Amino acid sequence: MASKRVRPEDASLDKRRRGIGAEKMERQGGAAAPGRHRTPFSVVTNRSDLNTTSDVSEAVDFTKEEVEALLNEKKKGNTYDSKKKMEQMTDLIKRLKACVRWYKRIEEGYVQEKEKLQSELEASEKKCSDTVTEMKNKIDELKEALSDSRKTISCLEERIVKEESDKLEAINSYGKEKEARTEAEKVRDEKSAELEKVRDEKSVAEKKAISNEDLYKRSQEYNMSLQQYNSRLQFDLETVNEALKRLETEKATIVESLSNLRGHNKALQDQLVSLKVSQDETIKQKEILVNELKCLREELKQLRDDRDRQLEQVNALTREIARHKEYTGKTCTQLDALMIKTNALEETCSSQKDQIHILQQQLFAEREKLKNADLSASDTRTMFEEQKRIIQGLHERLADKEFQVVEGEKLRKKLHNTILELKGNIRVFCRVRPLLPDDSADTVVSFPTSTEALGRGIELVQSGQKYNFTFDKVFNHEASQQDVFVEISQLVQSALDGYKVCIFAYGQTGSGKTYTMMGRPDEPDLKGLIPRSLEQIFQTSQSLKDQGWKYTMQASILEIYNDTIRDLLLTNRSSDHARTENNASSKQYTIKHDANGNTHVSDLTIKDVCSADEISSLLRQAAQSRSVGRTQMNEQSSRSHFVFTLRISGKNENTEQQVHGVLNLIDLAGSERLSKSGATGDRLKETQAINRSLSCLSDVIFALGGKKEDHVPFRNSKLTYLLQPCLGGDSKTLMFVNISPDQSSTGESLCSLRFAARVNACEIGIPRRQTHTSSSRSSESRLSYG
Ligand SMILES: Nc1ncnc2c1ncn2[C@@H]1O[C@H](COP(=O)(O)OP(=O)(O)OP(=O)(O)O)[C@@H](O)[C@H]1O
Repeated sequence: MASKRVRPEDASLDKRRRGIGAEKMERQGGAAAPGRHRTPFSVVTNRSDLNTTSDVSEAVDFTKEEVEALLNEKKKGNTYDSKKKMEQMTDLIKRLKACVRWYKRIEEGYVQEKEKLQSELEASEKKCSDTVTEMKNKIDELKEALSDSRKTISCLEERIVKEESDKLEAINSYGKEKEARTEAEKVRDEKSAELEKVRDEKSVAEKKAISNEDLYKRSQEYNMSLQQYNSRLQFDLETVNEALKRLETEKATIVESLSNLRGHNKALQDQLVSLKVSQDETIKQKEILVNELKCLREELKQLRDDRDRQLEQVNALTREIARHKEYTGKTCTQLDALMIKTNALEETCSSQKDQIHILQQQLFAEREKLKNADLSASDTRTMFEEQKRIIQGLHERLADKEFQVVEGEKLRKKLHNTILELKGNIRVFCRVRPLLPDDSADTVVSFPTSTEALGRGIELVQSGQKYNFTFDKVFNHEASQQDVFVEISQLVQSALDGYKVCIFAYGQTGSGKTYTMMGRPDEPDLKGLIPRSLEQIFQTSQSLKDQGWKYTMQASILEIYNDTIRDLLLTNRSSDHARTENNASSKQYTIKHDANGNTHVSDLTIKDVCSADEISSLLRQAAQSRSVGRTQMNEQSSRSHFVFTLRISGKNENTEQQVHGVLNLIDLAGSERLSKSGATGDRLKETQAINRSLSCLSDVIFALGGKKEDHVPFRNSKLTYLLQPCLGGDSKTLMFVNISPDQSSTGESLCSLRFAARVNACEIGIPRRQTHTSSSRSSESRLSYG
């Protein structure tokens, strides 16, 4: 049985008939059976042959359907003829064997194909890995090449930069060389012109030399002829001389026969005369010729000199020409070199021109950018101008508002003064000191922040109960000495305007009265109101000098200790103090008030003062003399009322106006509960006296203010009596109530605040200014609190 090649039109049908394996093998291009060429379309033909007489040893291809048919054939065999059955079975077995062989063949083919594919795959993988390695190598190479390229780029960039600088240099040198070349050309032209001129001169000189030589020759010839002529003349002269001699000898012979020969003699004499004449003429001619010869010789000499000079000139010019020729040669070589250089430079230039062109394009682009930037800058400028205008407007508005604020402040002050006028002359400021290290950490004081109470209200808590107070001003623990002084500076100023001003500090011991009034005078930031006020008074009095004001000031400082006045400016104070201790022998200072409300204390030291420094030393003296002691509440407790009084008299020389002001600055002794102070003996007496005088003060104030009683008990204590004009009269009074914020002082603080609140509610009087002119005395009412 043989397989045959089918026609292409049978291919699809044939493909369907072949199995999947064959199709796959066909796709893979593999042979269906090894050792034999098998076409992809080889099929089993002549099925009947296959069924009966097929040669099973021959290779046969099967399709899937044929294999299935072959396998099913066994089931169909239902003949009873055993021989036939046998034959059929043998045939079937044969075909099955052929089929098995076919399978084996296919399998072998598959295996071979697989191996081939495996080897191909391996080869491909190897190829692939080779390719990968190659790729990697290539990548590395490329990377290297890239880094090389980068390096080359950077080198090239460097070279470009260098080239640029070289170019600039070359341009510069080209420019310079161009200039040098033009210069050299100029020089060359000049030299050529000069050479031409020299050549002309040379030819002229040569011509002149030739003519001079001719002249010289001619002169020599002439000279020769003259010499010949001269020698001829000399020869003639000699012959004439000989003839003369001969004639003279003849004359002698003739003279001897003179008488005989007189006629002959005369003729001979005539002849002699004529010969003499001709001899003279000849001599003259000879002289002329000699002179002429001399002139000619000189001329000749001059000509020779001229010729020599000309020759020298010619030589010099020849040398010059040679030099010029040399120089021109050199210049030419230089010129050639320059030309070569110029050509090279021109080449560089042309290449650089391209670069310049590129750069120019870049420049153009940059300029465009710049233009755009300019435009945006001008926009920004316009915006800026706009903003400036807006800011200007805002500034103007701000200035307007500030002006309004100032005006408002003025109005506020005016209203405030009006309120004060309605209210009376006493104002109360409250100051709370910070907690001290010895204080308990809890504070019982707080400050309301509501608009109406801000800076004016204080709250104190006692046993869970809150007490609110309002004063003209409340300074919290953070307020500095300067902050406090700012608020009273206008009041201090009033003393210079002719008011009686009284500022006193009231409060429990250790609450900060002395700190507020005196502070630490040697430390600029911690100075209290007294040093600051006095400094201001002196400064202002100085500045008022320009307006014609002249001030004189007198200071006195006293203390009231145990209801006794003590002069703190007394120089020999120890005796005074001793006397005070021993009441019986103490000096009695009496207080008197005159009709103008001025207070006088008899025997009190009054010092004229001209400067703040003088007052400072007085204050230092007084502070040393003041009675202080240690209490449980304060290490350095003031045990007396300290009263500083400054009487101010001012006179305006322009207006004749006079003012008399008084500034009382008082640091009261601290109030203290006897139970709390733990004082005994003298300290107890002190404390009792302090408390009594303070209670007298409150009595007076309440009598003046609240109760409107007819009798005001000023005389109940030295303190109230001393302060009578300030409290009851027409002065401006300010009371500081000092508060300790710690819990242990709550009771005292509450008492102080209550007292201050009552003082604040008092209407005591209207401040009056004490002014008068020399003709009339007057008091004007004016309020000028800050
Ligand atoms: N505002 C303040 N800031 C800082 N320290 C203060 C302030 N007020 C008071 N002190 C300190 O508190 C202490 C007591 O103050 P100060 O001596 O002024 O009290 P005082 O009321 O005068 O007492 P006394 O009535 O006993 O003389 C001092 O050590 C003082 O330095």
